Amino acid sequence: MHTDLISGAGGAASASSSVDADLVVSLDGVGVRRSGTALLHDVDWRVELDERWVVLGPNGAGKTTLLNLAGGRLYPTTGTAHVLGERIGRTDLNELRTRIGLSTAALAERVPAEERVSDVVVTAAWSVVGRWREEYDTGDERRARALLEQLGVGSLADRAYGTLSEGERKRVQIARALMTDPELLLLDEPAAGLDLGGREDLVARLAELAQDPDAPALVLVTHHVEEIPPGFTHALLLRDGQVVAQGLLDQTLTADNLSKTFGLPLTVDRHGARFAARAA
Ligand SMILES: Nc1ncnc2c1ncn2[C@@H]1O[C@H](COP(=O)(O)OP(=O)(O)OP(=O)(O)O)[C@@H](O)[C@H]1O
Repeated sequence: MHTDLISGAGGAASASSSVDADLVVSLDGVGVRRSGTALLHDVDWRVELDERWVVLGPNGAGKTTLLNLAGGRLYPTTGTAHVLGERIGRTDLNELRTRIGLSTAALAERVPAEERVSDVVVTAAWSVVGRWREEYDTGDERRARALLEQLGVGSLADRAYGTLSEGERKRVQIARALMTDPELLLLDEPAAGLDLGGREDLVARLAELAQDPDAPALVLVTHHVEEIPPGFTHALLLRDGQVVAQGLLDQTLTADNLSKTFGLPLTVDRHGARFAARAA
């Protein structure tokens, strides 16, 4: 979770490439190295507009690194990365980030405890955390409150963020990630720390989002197949920074692939549109 992130000011002037407009993320032979270690190695990955991806893998597999790359927060060390048609390293990342909704633990930790919940959401329009001197119009305020309602936490809009439970915070973070009406929504372990009811509620809300044809392309990182919402279409399995398998969810989420990914014999069961895994 502690990869050095790049600031938005870097990069040359915006230069759109000739990449297919339907390709939201396009990675070719991407590697990320830090302190002599490969966090990601030779990753090829394509995400299209109407796809909903789940990224699975054990602790330290490189999932957050992959999400930070797709979120324009990180440069590849090797290979090429295009996000929303822009090449990372050759575009204004501040501009690109306004088109991407990103929810990670690292971003959540930067929210001041005293921040009003509706401000946590509305400040996404400015890619900042912590309301400062910015002026927001009433349209922004209305949208922030509507998103909080949609996520089931509308009644908390005027509370201080620091007073919320973990489950409530997760929903606020997703509302924030949706604030700019992004073309790509990246969620890093949104169900971590939730109780069973909270998890099931979140899975149902993400399933709704996944089935909405107007929703952005979705990428959800998780450790648990039980957290995959119905409506998700594709899976990418990572281990030690390398792709073990990727493709259509049904074809990729096999006992064999999952066992290789987590390094122990596993069985996978399907119950309707949900999955469950356990040691074989
Ligand atoms: N700046 C850095 N320097 C060296 N190693 C790093 C750096 N940032 C991350 N790593 C390492 O890279 C590996 C991948 O980290 P990453 O956070 O992407 O994994 P992850 O799959 O999201 O893990 P988790 O499920 O535990 O959150 C980890 O072993 C981590 O310790």
